[in-house]
Amino acid sequence: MQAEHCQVLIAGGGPTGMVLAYALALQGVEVRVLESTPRSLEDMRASTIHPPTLDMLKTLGLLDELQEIGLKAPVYQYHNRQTGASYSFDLHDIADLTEHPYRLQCEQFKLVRVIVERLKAMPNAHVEFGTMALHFEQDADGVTVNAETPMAIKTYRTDYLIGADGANSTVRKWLGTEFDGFTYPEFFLTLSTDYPIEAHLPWVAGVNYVADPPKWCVLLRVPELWRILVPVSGDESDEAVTSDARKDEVFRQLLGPDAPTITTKHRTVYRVHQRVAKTFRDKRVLLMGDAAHLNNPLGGFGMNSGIHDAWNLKDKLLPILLEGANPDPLLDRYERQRRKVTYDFVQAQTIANKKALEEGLASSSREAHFTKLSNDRDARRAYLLEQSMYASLKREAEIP
Ligand SMILES: O=C(O)CCc1cccc(O)c1
Repeated sequence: MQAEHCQVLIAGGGPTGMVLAYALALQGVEVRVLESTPRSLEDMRASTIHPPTLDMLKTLGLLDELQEIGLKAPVYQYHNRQTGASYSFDLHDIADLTEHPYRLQCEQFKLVRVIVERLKAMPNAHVEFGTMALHFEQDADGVTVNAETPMAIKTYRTDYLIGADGANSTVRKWLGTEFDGFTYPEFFLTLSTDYPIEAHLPWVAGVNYVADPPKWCVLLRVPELWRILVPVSGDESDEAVTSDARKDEVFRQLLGPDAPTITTKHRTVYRVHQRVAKTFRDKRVLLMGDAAHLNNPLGGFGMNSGIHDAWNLKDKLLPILLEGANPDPLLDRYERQRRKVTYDFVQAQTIANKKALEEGLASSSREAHFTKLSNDRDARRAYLLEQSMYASLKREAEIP
């Protein structure tokens, strides 16, 4: 039987893979997405869409629908639980530089579902759930991909294979590229609740980084829920970390010793890595998103940087596929640009964000830094451009 052919086959149907699929499909490219899970799962992963990513989603015609289901969060703040000091940053301070001076809080599975519905209506796009890319072989003319479904092994033929298959990427493993970096010894616990936490915390904003040395937490509003992130010891069992006793301890840390008993909707514990693949490209096979790089979630850069990979890659693939442009210079530039930005910006910034919370705002240099940002408009705007990820895209465009 002849293998089914498409121009671009994307292994992995998370937000990164889906954004690339939709961006290419809108231009008439034949795309196929293989996603191993049986449907898009309602999980507690990334939930922040930064302003430049909103610009991209607007170009794709997705923004109005997302704004209906997401929550606008223009303000984020750093709060010191020990002194009560808060430092607020409002994205309206860069409103002259962006159409979207806010983070849109919208869980990644909702973005994925919106795109899947659009792709289903397009004759040149196919999304296959319950199908996992297992192995590939490339030659001068294309890539042959073998995938596993619950019933069979299927074979596909494609001009380009994109590994957007997450942290444990099978595509990356077959490429044999190193995944350099490190894994933090502690685990991260996330809880979510529909309890009105804001009633207890008069200082709270939509996004809150709370330092309480040696502890810290992040408190984030998403539609109908608060999400709380805390570090936990990597030596404890998952059962201990997700127990009621630990949950009550987290809320006591946040709300004080008289905290009521709060019920949670989700409890998830996960390992956190800072890693970057040594190469993002091997001829006709390219990596993006978590398959190419991992970082801690502080600042909400993971999903956004994956979507920025997708945006960059679609700009390289379209002239190749539609106009017959020479692939090598374009695809090598994708790797150069996105790897450099990943190291210099996403890795550096997320490592710094975690350190800042661990050290606490009470550290004199941190306090002085936030005071300067509060009083100096230019410094504050530069900081907001970094944290909103516009600075990383500006840097990317400068890389030849
Ligand atoms: O910094 C951010 O925007 C996200 C931090 C966060 C908060 C709650 C849960 C989670 O997984 C990450």
